[in-house]
Amino acid sequence: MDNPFPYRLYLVISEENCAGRPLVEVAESAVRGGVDVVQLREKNRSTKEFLQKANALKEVLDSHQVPLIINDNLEVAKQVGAYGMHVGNSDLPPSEIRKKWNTPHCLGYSIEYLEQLNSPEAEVSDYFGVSPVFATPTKTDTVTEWGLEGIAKIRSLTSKPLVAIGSMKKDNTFEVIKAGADCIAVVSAICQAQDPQRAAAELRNEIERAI
Ligand SMILES: Cc1ncc(COP(=O)(O)OP(=O)(O)O)c(N)n1
Ligand SMILES: Cc1ncsc1CCOP(=O)(O)O
Ligand SMILES: [Mg+2]
Repeated sequence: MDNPFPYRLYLVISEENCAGRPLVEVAESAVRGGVDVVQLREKNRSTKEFLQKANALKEVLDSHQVPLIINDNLEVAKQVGAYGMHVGNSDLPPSEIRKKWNTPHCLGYSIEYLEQLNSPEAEVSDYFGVSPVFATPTKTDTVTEWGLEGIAKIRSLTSKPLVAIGSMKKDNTFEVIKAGADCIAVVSAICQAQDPQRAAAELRNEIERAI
């Protein structure tokens, strides 16, 4: 796979974060605003429910040629024919996913400790989630709040694409990209916005201004 992660604005979405609106509508608005990759992250659903949502989301994303990444669940990723998966330290390791999912797929891996960068799991991953850059109520079971210094440190240790996640918003996007991130991943800044298309467009403008 040639450069499997050339993306800049990454929506991480679940129904429960969409303020009562249908997930697929929020995702499509966000794509119209400039999101170029989407991760479906359903933490409290059965595989069957997760798969139903993934199928509905994939249909819409396909019509915009936007790739779908599945959080944590290899079965769902395989069955929906996802572009890739994102996993962290408590999940099926990337090396196991590579063995169980044959054709090349894009794999993202969360970095919570610097030591992970030298691991076999990092070696087989296509991009790293710098997780979290700033503390966030959306995910509280985190280890290191990396901050701008953390992004710069990780940037100095790897050439793989870095995805900044955790309280990313319009006001901090410029400095986070300047610190060394390649891509911004957001939940609340788009899913909770009154106008997800506009919120995505504003984030995208900040990214373009910084690169
Ligand atoms: C782009 C991106 N980066 C980091 C994460 C966090 O993944 P993980 O550590 O596995 O935590 P959960 O999302 O599974 O709660 C992510 N999902 N996406
Ligand atoms: C899934 C995830 N992984 C690290 S922080 C986070 C949540 C980011 O949510 P928000 O953009 O609302 O801060
Ligand atoms: Mg996970």
